[in-house]
This record gives sequence, C-alpha cells and structure tokens, in this order.
Amino acid sequence: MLLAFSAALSTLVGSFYSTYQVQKEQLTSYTLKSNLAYAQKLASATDNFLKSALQQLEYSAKIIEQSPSNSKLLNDEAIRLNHQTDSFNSVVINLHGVVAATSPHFESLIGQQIQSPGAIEALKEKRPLISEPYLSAADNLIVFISHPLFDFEGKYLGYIGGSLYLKEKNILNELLEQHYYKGGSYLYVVSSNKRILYHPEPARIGNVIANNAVIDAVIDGEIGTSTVINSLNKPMLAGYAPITLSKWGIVAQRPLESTLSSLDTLTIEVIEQTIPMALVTFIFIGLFAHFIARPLKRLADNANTLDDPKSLEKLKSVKSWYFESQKLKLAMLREVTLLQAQIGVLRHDSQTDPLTDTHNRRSLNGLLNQLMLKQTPFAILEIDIDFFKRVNDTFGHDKGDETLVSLTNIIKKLSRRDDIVSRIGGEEFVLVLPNENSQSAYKIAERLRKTVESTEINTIGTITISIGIATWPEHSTDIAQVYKCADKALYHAKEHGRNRCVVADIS
Ligand SMILES: Nc1nc2c(ncn2[C@@H]2O[C@H](COP(=O)(O)OP(=O)(O)OP(=O)(O)O)[C@@H](O)[C@H]2O)c(=O)[nH]1
Repeated sequence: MLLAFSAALSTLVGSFYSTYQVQKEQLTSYTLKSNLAYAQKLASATDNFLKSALQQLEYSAKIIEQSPSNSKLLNDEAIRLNHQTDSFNSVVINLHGVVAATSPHFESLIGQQIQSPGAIEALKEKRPLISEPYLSAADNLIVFISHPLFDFEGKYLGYIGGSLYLKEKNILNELLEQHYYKGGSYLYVVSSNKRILYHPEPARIGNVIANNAVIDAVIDGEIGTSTVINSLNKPMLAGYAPITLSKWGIVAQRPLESTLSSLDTLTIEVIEQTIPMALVTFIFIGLFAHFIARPLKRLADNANTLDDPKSLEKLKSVKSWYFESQKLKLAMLREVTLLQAQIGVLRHDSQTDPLTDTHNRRSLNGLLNQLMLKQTPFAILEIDIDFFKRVNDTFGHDKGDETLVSLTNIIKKLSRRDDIVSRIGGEEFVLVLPNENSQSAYKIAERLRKTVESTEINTIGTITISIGIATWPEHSTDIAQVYKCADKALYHAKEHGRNRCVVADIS
C-alpha cells in the first residue's frame, strides 16, 4: 500500500512540478520575447521622432539661412517650430554665439551667450546634434537637439535648437507613455552616459544607473533579453534595444513575480481540481492494496499455526481471488494435509502398541487423566496371560505374538465403544471400563476370562488369563494407587491358582 501510495504521490507531484517548470519556462521566454519586441518597437518610434525633430530643425535652418539678419523671421520661426509641432519644450536660435530668438520668448536672454553643455557642444561641433542630458540654468533636465546654420558661402552662423525638458511633459514621454501597459510592466530610456531619460516614476529621471548589465549592453548598441535584478532587488524579465540615432537605449521589463503570478494561480486551481480525483485514486489504491494483501496476510497468519488441526479449515476459508494467492493457498493446503497426516501417524504411533494396535501406556495415562478430569468413575482390569512363557518356549516367539494379538481381538470384541483397551507390558493388558464399579467390572472380567478360556487359538490351543480389578475413585483417588491395587489383586489371582478374577480390597 505504501509503495502504491508513494508511487502515485510522486507521479502526481512530479507531473505538477514538471508542468509548472515547462509553463514557467514558456511564460518567461514569451515575456522576454514580447518585452524585446516592445523595446524594439519603441526604439524605432523614438528614432523616428528624433529623425523628424532633426528634419524640422533642418527645415527651419534653411528658412533662417536665407535671411539671418531678419529678427522678425527668427522670432516667427522659433515660435512656429515650438508651437506648430509640439516636438520641443523650447526653441532657441543662436547667431554668432549669442541668442537671437527664443520660444517661449525670454527677452533677458536675447543677445546673451548660453553656457549650457548643449549650446557649447552645438557651437563646437557645428553639425546636427542630439546632446547628452544635462541640467539647465533653470534646473530643467534637458536634451538639446540642434542643427547648424550656415550662410550662402558656407560660413558657420550658429544653430537652431530645440530642448526636451525630460522632467516635464514632453513629446518623448507622451510617446513612451502611450505604450505603457499594466501588469507590472514598464519601460525606461537611458542615455549613452547611463542617465535615465524616461521612467514611469518621474523622480528617477536624471538618475545615473551603474552596474546594470542590461544598460551596459543596450548603450553598446546590443539588442537582446535578460533576467536582471532591479534597483529594488527584484528579478525582472527585460528586453532591450538601442536608439541608433542618439545612442540611447530602451529597456522594457516586467517583474518575474507578476509574470509568474498567473501561473501560480493556475497551478493552485489545477491542484484544487485534482485533489478530489487524487483522493478517489488514493482510496481506490488503498482498497485495492487491501484486497490484494488480505489473502496474503491470512495465509501468512496461518503459516505460523500449520500444526493446528483447525488450520486446514482456516486455509480453505481464505478467499484467494487472484492467481498467485490461489497458487499459494493450494500449495499450503497440500503441505498442511501432508503435515497433518504425518502428525496423525506420529501421534498414532506414539500412542499405540504396534503389535496389537491398542493404546500403549502413555496413551492410556492420557485417557485416564481425561476421565478423572471429567470426574467419570472407571474400573481398571489388569489382564495377564497365565504361563505365557511356556507358549513362547513351546511354540516360539512368533506364535507368542500371534497369541497376544488373538487375546487382543477377544478383549476388543467383548469391549464397548467407550472401553479403553491397552497393552502396557509384554503380556500385560489393561482394560478400562468407564462408569463401572467393582461388582459390574468383576462380572465383565469374568465373562472375558471365560471367553478366553474357551476360545481355541490356532496351533496353540487355549490359554487362560488372570485379572486384577480396582476402581477409581472407589479404591483410591490417586491413579497410581489404583494401579497398585489392581497389581495386588492380579498378584493375588496368580497366587491363588491363576485363571481367575480378583477385585482388590478396599483399604
Ligand atoms: N511372544 C512374546 N512374548 C513376550 C512378549 N513380551 C513378553 N513376552 C514373554 O512373556 C513371558 C512372561 O513370562 P513370565 O513373566 O515369567 O510369566 P508367565 O510365564 O506368563 O507366568 P505367570 O504370569 O506367572 O502366569 C516371558 O517369557 C516373555 O519373554 C512379546 O511381545 N511377545
């Protein structure tokens, strides 16, 4: 039963475990792939936005390059660029190293030099640029996108640039938030110097993240998936893709825990639904194991008591309903029958005189004990052949044996069913007569004596016997004393001429 239970249980647990593992792997792989696809899609969308922002700046640059000294044109173009497209939080036109126009308009800035990293880099590089994020004088975290301005002769005039205020509402986070979805998933954008440009938690924008393998990979231009531990020490399933134009990186990720929570719920549901069936199976196993074990147990119980006379009946009553137990039962039945037959023979041999097939002394004593236990009174007739030695001497030992057998037959013939015939010595017999007193026993002894006297035995002729009689409990309640009394009476009979019956005196 234990084996069947443990096999069923381990199969059940094993199948739950392997199903869980396979589904976990599938779910993890699916989430990683979808995060990758999501990161790639947004990287491409951000790339497109940056391209379009640069194109807008290029277009404005071309307009400004036609009349860079027209301050109204410069103002109009700055306002148009800022308001028409929503691509930038602010626009600035820089000519000859100083601010020529801004939108929103800041009068105080006009004619000023700007020392922000974006402005310095634009003036220095003289080419289309997307800056690294930096903090402006007004404490805005800014990404500055700029396009150079050249005159007809190709002489560098300055730049037109648009700013994205990363911590404020801007087109980039509007673009990214559109795709933000629930279930614990989120994405963030990092610059090439590992600064967060976009994050669903605004407080984290501007933070620099070091020691993050995913960020290292994505700013190196790699595309891929990875399981990472985030800043809150939670395992995350991340997909990442670079934004080629700006060398930024987009990471889309989902907590492993929330990815697997649906699987956990599903597994619990499956377990709950399996429990009733499993219980039925276990009950079935239990019952089946019980029915298989029962005949074996009963056969095993009987194996210890095969010498019990009832074991044959007990074995027969075992319901051996399957082949092996049936075979075992038949084998045991065969053995028990054989064993008990042998025990019977041994018991008979140990209790029987082999020559006359009557009880021997051991058996006689047992039977007398039983009579005494049952308080059944009885008489003992001690029978001895007169001058038996002469028979042996005259006719030989074999004929002597035949004489003993003939006398036994006579005694048996005259005995009743309950009488006990036994040979306790060479030519000494004891006949026990239950429920007889001295008088009736004497009459029976006399009848026996006379019958023997008158019976012709082949070759030998006739013999005579002497009989000593004593009774229990009349002569004594001690069986040994009763024997002694019968002995004495027999001796008396022999002494007084043999061929006679004598009842012992009651002392
Ligand atoms: N054939 C045969 N003889 C036996 C057996 N057992 C004892 N005897 C003989 O029985 C005889 C008994 O002789 P005794 O005890 O002298 O007595 P008895 O000759 O019968 O004379 P009383 O008993 O005095 O009348 C002996 O000769 C024994 O050898 C037996 O199993 N077979």
